[in-house]
Amino acid sequence: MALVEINDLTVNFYTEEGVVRAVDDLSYTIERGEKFGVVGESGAGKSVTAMSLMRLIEDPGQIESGEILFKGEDLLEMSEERVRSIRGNEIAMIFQDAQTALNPVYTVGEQISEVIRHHLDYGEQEAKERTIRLLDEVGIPEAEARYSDYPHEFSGGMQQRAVIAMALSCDPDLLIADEPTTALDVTIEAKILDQLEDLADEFDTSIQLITHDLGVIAQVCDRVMVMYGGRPVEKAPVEELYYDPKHPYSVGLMSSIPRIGDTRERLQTIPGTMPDLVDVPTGCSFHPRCPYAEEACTRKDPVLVDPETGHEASGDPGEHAAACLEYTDDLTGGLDYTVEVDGEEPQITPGDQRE
Ligand SMILES: Nc1ncnc2c1ncn2[C@@H]1O[C@H](COP(=O)(O)OP(=O)(O)OP(=O)(O)O)[C@@H](O)[C@H]1O
Repeated sequence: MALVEINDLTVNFYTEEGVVRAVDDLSYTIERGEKFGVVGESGAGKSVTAMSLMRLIEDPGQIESGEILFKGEDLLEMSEERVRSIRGNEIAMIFQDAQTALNPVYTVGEQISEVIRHHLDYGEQEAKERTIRLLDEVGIPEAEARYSDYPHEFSGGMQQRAVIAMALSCDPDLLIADEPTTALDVTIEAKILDQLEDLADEFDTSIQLITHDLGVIAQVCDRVMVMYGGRPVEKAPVEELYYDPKHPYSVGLMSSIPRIGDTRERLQTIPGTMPDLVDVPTGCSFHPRCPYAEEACTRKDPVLVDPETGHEASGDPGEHAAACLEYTDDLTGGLDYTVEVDGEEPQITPGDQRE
């Protein structure tokens, strides 16, 4: 049994402008111990997906339909009390902004100890010892002395490490990390991601890592789901997506990963913006921005298929699935891009830019 199995999840927000379909008939699984990445630009529905999984969608949002199975039990059917005991205990969450997770009036150590005492029923001394060990493990030097520091005495990177320690303190089965390192500089980001990965392995914790940066996913995750307009457009093992992306949107995201030694002044980004989810384009919702779009793309709604066979696929572990009409033989011109691997870094060149 998968740790998490989401089936046909649809989430709407009822706004003055109309009904925003933030998540549209979404399905995916996360296995035990797996590091699962969710990537897409702002507005793709990544955070709403995560909040649904914690059952934290609030007015004007509503989970319309679907199942969220956690260890086989549907979270959407559980009592509020049961969900509350799962949150923070079996499923923990960390956000981009460490400051919102840390209370400024208590010391960092006290806050983590309190979580441990509350969830694991530890005594005061035991909880303190576990906290110091955790602070040490997430890379906080002189953890014992720093136990009594207040959050403002920590740097941004240290605060985020403390938040990771707090999230892992109860040994959760699943850690949802929403842009956990976006606010940090790149060298600190890389170190913290490394530690997150090591700790997840050590604690045997699954991760759902949400980011707009495929480079971050490539560093940490085993498998990835690319989201666009509230839907998955590609699901694949990370290596396959990185070296052999199949959906034009994934190709666009790949081209906008910052590379060391990149001399371009600005990152190449995908022209255009995410559609207004009140009024999603017909056919493939990416077609207005897709360099390969044809007439069929304005009409036909692509489903996830195995790009090799064109047969419907879920993109569950071991499968590669992409939702593009190219793979159901509906395109005449095809997708024209090449991926070249230079060292470890794949470089993507659209057909019209090749020399
Ligand atoms: N409280 C809300 N009220 C109205 N619409 C909302 C609300 N929360 C989210 N949405 C809408 O849901 C859609 C998906 O948002 P979501 O935050 O999941 O995107 P995201 O991919 O996580 O982007 P970001 O990286 O900016 O967080 C967006 O169109 C957003 O406007």
